[in-house]
Amino acid sequence: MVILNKLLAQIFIPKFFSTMSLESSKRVAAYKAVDEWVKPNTAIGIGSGSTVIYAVERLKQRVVNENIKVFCVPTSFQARQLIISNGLILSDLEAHPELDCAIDGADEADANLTLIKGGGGCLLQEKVVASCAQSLIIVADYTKDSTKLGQQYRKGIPIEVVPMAYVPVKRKIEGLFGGSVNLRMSVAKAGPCVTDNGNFLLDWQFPTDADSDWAAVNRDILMIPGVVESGLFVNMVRKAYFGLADGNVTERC
Ligand SMILES: O=C(CO)[C@H](O)[C@H](O)COP(=O)(O)O
Repeated sequence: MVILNKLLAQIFIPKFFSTMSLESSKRVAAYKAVDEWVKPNTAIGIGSGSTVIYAVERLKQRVVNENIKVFCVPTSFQARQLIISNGLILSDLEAHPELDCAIDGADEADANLTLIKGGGGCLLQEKVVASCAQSLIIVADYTKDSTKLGQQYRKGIPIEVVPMAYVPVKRKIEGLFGGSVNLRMSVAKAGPCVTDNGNFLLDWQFPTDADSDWAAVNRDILMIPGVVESGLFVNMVRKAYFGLADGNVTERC
């Protein structure tokens, strides 16, 4: 019994602390970004994912403590719910087509701050909102900070497609660039994952030896009929904050 307890402790205690430090690294990055970039009486984009939850937490604290007004434009159903449940002002691109900044997460960033986004399936609205922002600010934990894409994030580059085109798009991407393309399946429902926009998602596992010109790859992918948007964000980021396990934050621009 004692041996079993020790064994269980050896397995679960390190896992518990690494999960805690990952969460706290997300929080420090998000808090710093919100403190440095959100100005009173502006409209901002609210990204999607688990790190953005901490950004919204900090935003709410600032709105209450400083009694400021910030109009929040969501990038997904999740972001919309976050804004509403935190009592923030919900807006949209009709009312606010120009945003001061957008604060969003990322699945991976390379040395040039080219991003893979869309791990949570929200890339289309994220890219539209980011394109309307003067500054796209990325908040992430240290596991997203890479030199090359694919170094740490192994699920591939998400690509949103019109449902009827998913097979031809898959074949064209594999033919043009190599690697393999998979239709993303739902976890809690039988069948494919359907985006907030009613589309399907492909995940392209690109050849890792490729020294890629991601701007060109992104342009070529977007030219394929049926592709709605890609999860490659090239030359869009103003600044990225990567939280570290020790509570510090690495900043890159
Ligand atoms: O692109 C995204 C959702 O489509 C997210 O920003 C990305 O997946 C990062 O999420 P997290 O903060 O949970 O790591």
